[in-house]
Amino acid sequence: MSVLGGDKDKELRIHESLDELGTDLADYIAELSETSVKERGVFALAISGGSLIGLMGKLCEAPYNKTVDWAKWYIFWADERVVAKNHADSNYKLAKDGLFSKVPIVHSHVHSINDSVSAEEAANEYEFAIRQLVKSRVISVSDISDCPKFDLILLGMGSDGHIASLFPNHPVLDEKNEWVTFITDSPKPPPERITFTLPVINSASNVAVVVTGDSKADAVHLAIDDVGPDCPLVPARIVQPTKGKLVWFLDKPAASKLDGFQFSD
Ligand SMILES: O=C1O[C@H](COP(=O)(O)O)[C@@H](O)[C@H](O)[C@H]1O
Repeated sequence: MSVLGGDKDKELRIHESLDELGTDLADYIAELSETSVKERGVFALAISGGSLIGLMGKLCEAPYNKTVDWAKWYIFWADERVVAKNHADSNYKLAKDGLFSKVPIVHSHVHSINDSVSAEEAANEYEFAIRQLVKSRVISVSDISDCPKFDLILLGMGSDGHIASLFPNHPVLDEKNEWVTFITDSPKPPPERITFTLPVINSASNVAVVVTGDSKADAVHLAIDDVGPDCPLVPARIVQPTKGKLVWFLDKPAASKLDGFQFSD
């Protein structure tokens, strides 16, 4: 693994292979879980869907399946498609089948959306549920805004630079008041989704963006490099935790268009 352009608040971890990335990602999540459980007694984790879930797969294997304090985990979705929980497009189903059915997470700690109401209602209900858990301190609160402070938010990124369900040029990128909002016009199907807003993402203690494959290399370049105002502003570029730490997990194909990145064979 090489670490490129690291600074106090942002780190780029570029991996030789998906296997190496998977191990590093599992180590990273397990370490943050341990720290959080030590400090707060719980670990409040928000995840996304897509390729991220497969890349987290090592968490279900030794040693993590035995060493992680699963009973202290509380799971949320940074974005969800408004479809039935057993639908192939459901981010909940993806994570349940790929991860959470394989480790002893407490069922009542898994906070999925209500899939039997409209996208707007689902977003409102999800925000209300998060507010209750902020009140009971399962989720911390930011000390500079009223936003929830998740211990970790894990994001993937699309080849258009979208993160969660925040797509390029969409008006919800400017949402400042809501914690969770909704869209009904996602350019990537399915159209109806709920999503954390940028203030919530940027209030987390830790945010990791996990991106692999050469189809995302242009978006990685636009999100990370000093590209200037004439280039399109991709949503992933606006992921800048105010007080938290940001880590990008990349494989070499995804990192291949970063300025200054040289393959070191
Ligand atoms: O639609 C979505 O896409 C992104 C990226 O997915 P990937 O399969 O290209 O990694 C994902 O992070 C998001 O949660 C999901 O709803």
